[in-house]
Amino acid sequence: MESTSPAAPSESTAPGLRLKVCGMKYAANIAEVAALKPDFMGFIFHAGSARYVGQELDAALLRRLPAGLRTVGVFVDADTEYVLAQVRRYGLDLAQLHGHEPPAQCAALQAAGVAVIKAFAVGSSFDQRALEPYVPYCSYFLFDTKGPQPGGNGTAFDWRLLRDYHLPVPYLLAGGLELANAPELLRLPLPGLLGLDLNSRFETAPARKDAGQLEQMFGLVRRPHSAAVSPAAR
Ligand SMILES: O=C(O)c1ccccc1N[C@@H]1O[C@H](COP(=O)(O)O)[C@@H](O)[C@H]1O
Repeated sequence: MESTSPAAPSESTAPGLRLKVCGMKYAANIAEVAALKPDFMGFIFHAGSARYVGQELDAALLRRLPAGLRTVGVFVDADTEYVLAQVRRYGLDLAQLHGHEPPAQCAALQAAGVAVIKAFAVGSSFDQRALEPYVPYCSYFLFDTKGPQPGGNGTAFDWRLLRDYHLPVPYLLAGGLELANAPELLRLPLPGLLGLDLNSRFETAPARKDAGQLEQMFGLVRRPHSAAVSPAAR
């Protein structure tokens, strides 16, 4: 588990946007993607997802991943006890709450020593005042596209809705991110943007990531000029 105090934008040790690869499951694929050195790797603990880890996730492998790679359990309206049990079993660094979890659940997890990423579904508008009660209890926010599934819909929202973001919690951007829309995204000044969450658009099948495509995306995001994308965040 990592520190649960809200992450200050200045905590970054490397320039550029952080990268999270989500929806991992299979050992060989985990090793292949870990070799690309993402900042976060996510695992879906929601039984309704095509990426649900089920019984196949290797807890010993997760514990052997490099210390700089932070593991994230993704939950949808799960009980706090269930989240804590998975954090302990797999040695997860953070819990991503991707449903309608209230601030009190984020507070309970934080009090138990678990750093929280609270995800919010964005539709055609964005009201950041609704997020204020979560601020004290979350290390990061995550903005994903509203869709039929709680996550992993593979569709992007209008990122310009985040242009006036001013809360003190840095956020990960998610939802249909892919090689084709990355150049447009990287040109936008988005205050508070910590990094990008890559998922279904980088798959050959559910929970099987295409390391070649991810490598291209990492190259785009991590090349020197992209460090200027959102100076306020980092
Ligand atoms: O990926 C899933 O199946 C999933 C299921 C339930 C909750 C969250 C899930 N994934 C998260 O969805 C976003 C966006 O993914 P995509 O790029 O649109 O496929 C991402 O944050 C994943 O962590």
